[in-house]
Amino acid sequence: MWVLLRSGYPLRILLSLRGPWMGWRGLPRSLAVGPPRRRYRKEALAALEVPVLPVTATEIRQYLRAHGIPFQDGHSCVRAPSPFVGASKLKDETGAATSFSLFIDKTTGRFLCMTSLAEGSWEDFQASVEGRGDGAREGVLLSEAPEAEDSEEVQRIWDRAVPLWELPEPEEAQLARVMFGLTKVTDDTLKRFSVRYLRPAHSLVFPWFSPGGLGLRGLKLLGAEGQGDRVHYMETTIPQPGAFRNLFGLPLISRRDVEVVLTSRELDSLALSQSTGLPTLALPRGTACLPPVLLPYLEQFRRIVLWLGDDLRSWEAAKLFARKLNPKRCSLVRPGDQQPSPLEALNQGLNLSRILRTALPAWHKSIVSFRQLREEVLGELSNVEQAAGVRWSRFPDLNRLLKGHRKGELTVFTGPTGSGKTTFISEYALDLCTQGVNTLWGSFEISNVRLARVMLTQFAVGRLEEQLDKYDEWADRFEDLPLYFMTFHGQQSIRTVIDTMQHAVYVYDICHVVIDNLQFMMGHEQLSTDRIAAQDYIIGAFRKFATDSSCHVTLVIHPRKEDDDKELQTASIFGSAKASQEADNVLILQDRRLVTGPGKRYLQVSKNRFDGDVGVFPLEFNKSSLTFSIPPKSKARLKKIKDDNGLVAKKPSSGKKGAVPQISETHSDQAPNPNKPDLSKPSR
Ligand SMILES: Nc1ncnc2c1ncn2[C@@H]1O[C@H](COP(=O)(O)OP(=O)(O)OP(=O)(O)O)[C@@H](O)[C@H]1O
Repeated sequence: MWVLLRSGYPLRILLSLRGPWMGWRGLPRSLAVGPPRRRYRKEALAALEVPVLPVTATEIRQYLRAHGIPFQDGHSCVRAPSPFVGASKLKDETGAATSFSLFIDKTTGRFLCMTSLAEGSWEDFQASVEGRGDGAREGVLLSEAPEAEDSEEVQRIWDRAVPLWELPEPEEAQLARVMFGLTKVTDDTLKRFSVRYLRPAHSLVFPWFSPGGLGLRGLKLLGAEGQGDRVHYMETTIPQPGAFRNLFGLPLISRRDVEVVLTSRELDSLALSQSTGLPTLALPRGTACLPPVLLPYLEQFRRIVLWLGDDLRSWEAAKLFARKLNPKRCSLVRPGDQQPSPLEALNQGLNLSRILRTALPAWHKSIVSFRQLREEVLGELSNVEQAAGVRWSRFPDLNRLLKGHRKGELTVFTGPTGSGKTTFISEYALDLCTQGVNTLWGSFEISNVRLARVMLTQFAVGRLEEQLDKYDEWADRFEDLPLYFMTFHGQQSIRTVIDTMQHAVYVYDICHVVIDNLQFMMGHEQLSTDRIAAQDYIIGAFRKFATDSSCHVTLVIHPRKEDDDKELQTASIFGSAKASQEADNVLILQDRRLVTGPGKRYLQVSKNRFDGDVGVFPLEFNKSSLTFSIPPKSKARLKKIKDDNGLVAKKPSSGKKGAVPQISETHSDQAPNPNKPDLSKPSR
């Protein structure tokens, strides 16, 4: 998380925090989770857990009725008595009945018993109702306890951490408060939320307690480091983020609370609670995701206000999360000058209750007026850079043309057979994923293991075969990426693929799906007319999915068979014109191996609906790292192409900042002759 340094911060002191005590992942060496260990894992990849058969809310209700199980229809879950609690345990410590403690997710059918913490799939639940669940199976159902080594680590760090006000030197406590922007947060607030400070790591420690409020299950450490005029906050969670999810602030929620404010940072929850007195919870991974496993804990609230931050990304995340929580009960605080993040608002002396009152309802019908849209349009206009999407860190020329990677768009990517499409698209997606874009891969042609090997090599920017001792270190870092793989291989039906994508968007907040390649969904139609109709149908389905789910889809499509010495154009994409019409972006990997020598490729952007800039730039293949990102030495040239009369704007990208594009004639000897951009508009 990057935060602009507010004026007045003691930058020199912050800089001095980078010290030799910082070990792996910013933890002090003595406390680090350890040098990477080799652990046996059954599943090396984050393959998607997809239900055997998708279930709908109606089917869940019908099933419960048919089996005489009473239930209550909730916001995102159906509540029923839990078959996983013995009758004696149906009363909690206050003597109140804990009936209806089973929460069944209306979208996935997965359940969680809040009393026993048993969880499982819809099929597991049915098996248990029908008496098919054997003892061993129920053992599996019990929610996994964190690994013993994680629990010990959690306890060890927690024991070494101290409340801020117990630090022996008041200057140290004051420095910590300044660093984390806590000067206005009282000791009482820190005490209520049980926040501690780990001196050797100069980090705040936020605890996650088990739902009963007693056992300590996990920790988040927040460290700060000054870099230039910014402070870089580093988060470390134990257990690892993918292995455990919890809400910070849960023990302070009373059963009678009907309203809550959700924040993306623990610090924001402290500020909110202190200034408004309202119940508040912080999401474990900020704006990155809202795991459905947390939804049962939010069922009791009739109203949820999402105040996730002060940028467009937080706003987009808030809208997505509201869909999961049921938009009818959600209100969103819109980012703006007078509406920064809660902690910032507290520090600026703003009235947080007043800001909460301006929260906009998340729900509106399918027809909206400009009045409802005007705030969103303003948001986009005042955050032009963010509205352009996430920028690639490895492909600056792609940023200059496409401006960024935006949600809800469809990108079609093509290139000659064997030219390196998969290799390039792997790096293009990896680049975004390392910046927090939750990514789902559908690799139908090459196995997930091979794909992951390519990606890992690109991630490490070098051959790992020759440095196997580094494998665990890279693999650990790679494992932390928000990256998931569909387990399909070979031909698949488009319905199954779209169902899986929808499931992934719900469960993992996927923002980018890569499909390599479309030909694997076309079935076995022999006639070319059937094949073209099938392809059009599939492209329509992906287009609809991208728009409806606000998720970017990158679709690899093979080109038509063309002469080897001819360059591809938009019209070379296999099938009718539907692909290029429906796509927001069309990218072509031009292989001019015969003319320019091996390894050399060009990437052509031949359609860009966002702002129309099209053009072409060279890619240099590095065989050992399998990367296409331009090496710093190369004199890369970006050519912007005007869509009329063949004029181009030439822009050197040799690293000099502020180079101004010049208009010049196209020179056919410098780069492939780009084709005219596709100006056809779809009828969406
Ligand atoms: N520019 C390049 N120069 C030389 N070799 C390359 C280049 N790009 C990729 N390769 C290598 O070529 C092989 C094929 O690459 P890749 O699978 O990415 O191609 P593709 O276009 O996706 O193939 P297909 O058309 O079969 O889907 C890989 O071994 C890859 O490492």
